Amino acid sequence: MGGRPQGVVTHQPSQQSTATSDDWIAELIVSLLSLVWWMVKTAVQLAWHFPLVTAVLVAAWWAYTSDHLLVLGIVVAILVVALVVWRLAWPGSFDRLVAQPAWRRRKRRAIRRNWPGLCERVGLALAVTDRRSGGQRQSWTPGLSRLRWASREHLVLTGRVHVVAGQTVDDLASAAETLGAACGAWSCRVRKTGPRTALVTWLYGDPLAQVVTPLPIPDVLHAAAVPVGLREDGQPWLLRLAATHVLIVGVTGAGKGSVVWSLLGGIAGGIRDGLVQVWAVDGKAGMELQPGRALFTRFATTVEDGVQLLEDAAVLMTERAARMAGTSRRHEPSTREPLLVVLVDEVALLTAYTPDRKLRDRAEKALAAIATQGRAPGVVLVAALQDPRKEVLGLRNLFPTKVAMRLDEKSQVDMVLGEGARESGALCHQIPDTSPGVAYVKVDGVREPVRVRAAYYNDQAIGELACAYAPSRPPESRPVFSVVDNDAHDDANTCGEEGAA
Ligand SMILES: Nc1ncnc2c1ncn2[C@@H]1O[C@H](COP(=O)(O)OP(=O)(O)OP(=O)(O)O)[C@@H](O)[C@H]1O
Repeated sequence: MGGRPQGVVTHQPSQQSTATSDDWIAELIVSLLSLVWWMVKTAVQLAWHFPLVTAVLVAAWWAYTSDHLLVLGIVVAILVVALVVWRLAWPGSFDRLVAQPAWRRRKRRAIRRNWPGLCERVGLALAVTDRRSGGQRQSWTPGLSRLRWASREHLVLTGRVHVVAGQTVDDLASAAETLGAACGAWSCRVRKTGPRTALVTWLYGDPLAQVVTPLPIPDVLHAAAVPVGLREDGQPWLLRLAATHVLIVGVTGAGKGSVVWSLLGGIAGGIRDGLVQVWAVDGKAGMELQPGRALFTRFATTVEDGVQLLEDAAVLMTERAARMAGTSRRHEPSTREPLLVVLVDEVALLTAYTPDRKLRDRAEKALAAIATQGRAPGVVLVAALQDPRKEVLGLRNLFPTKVAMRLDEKSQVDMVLGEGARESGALCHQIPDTSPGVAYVKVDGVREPVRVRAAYYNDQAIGELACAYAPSRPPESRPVFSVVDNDAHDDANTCGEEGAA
């Protein structure tokens, strides 16, 4: 078994003494040595676990034996006064340097020490009858190791848990909420790392409670891990853009725009260097995406133009796939064959809300073609949507990466992220409207949804991004397939002049 046996109910049978009356002295010596060994071991353990108390006791002993009790009293008094003054005059630094480290240490030690009992209380103990030891009932609990603060700043504690034989990581996951509450955390997550192991994360603070400022823009394109915001464990939220499609769903005001701008910020270096082209469709007459127009190689602001843009992207995709056939199965972005990001804001305007049925059919056909065949030739769809119902976007299951922001109803969570997502902790319907930009991300092939918050680009930040990262290559050196929108270049040039001014 992987864990440790706890709480043996019956007593161990007493050892039959084989000693004769002749060797009782030897037995006494052995017992005395064991006692000394136990005392030394306990003293070392106590000193290790309670260094401050040990230091005070040693100092008191030294003062008592060397007749320096008064000196010790004065030193202690000075220390206490200094701490009180520090606490009152500079509470911030006292909290950061004294109170919080002490609290973290206590919390970690308490969980480690009480782990078997905690497991018993939250139903993670497994009672087993051991036939070899005469039918004793033994209680086994999962093993806990590598318990450490993953982020001191955001109060994120992680530990590796090894479930016992007879349990699964799912058993652990279903006890996550109770385990979190039992440990005093406001949230607890379980991520499977092996057949019987999981990484358990306790959150004692919420790094997503604050607005996330735009992250540093990578100079070099890394489409497999685009920095978009922050995860709830305090780590950067890196979104894969290569060989995937991304669907962003949320009610109005949920902050879909911040995911889009953060994504554009994360690939801005690639856009500037000509390794990425963004073809954008904003069916709301350009109201949402207009401020970033200089970043887009093509920009459609009407449904008709949007549908045309999607069809052109589908043609490009087919041509590129034909060129790649037999030579390469994975697209590598280059200036001749850039990664093409087809960005559609409010995709339902093209698929469901358009009264013209022919346009609707054309849009759906082009979207379906890109969604099913675009990944390998480097044509990536990023679509934002308010209403996740199937009649609005029947293709939603073709997006391997889903970002679900605030939703109206709990039934919509599984609709967007896939079956079981709500049970796994994706509570999109509970995201408060005071936390725009917060979302749960589910990537196909990864079981657990992750809670994240996109960085927030205000209008000024968007303007600066568009000016600084507009594609710099002159139109004549662009790849043959690009249909360059001259207006976009005029904007880029204007940005350049403004930037220089
Ligand atoms: N990541 C974020 N952090 C903080 N505030 C945000 C964030 N994202 C958005 N906001 C705030 O929420 C408001 C609404 O955001 P946004 O327009 O992006 O929502 P939306 O989901 O795109 O809505 P709609 O579908 O109506 O366009 C913004 O004006 C901004 O004030």
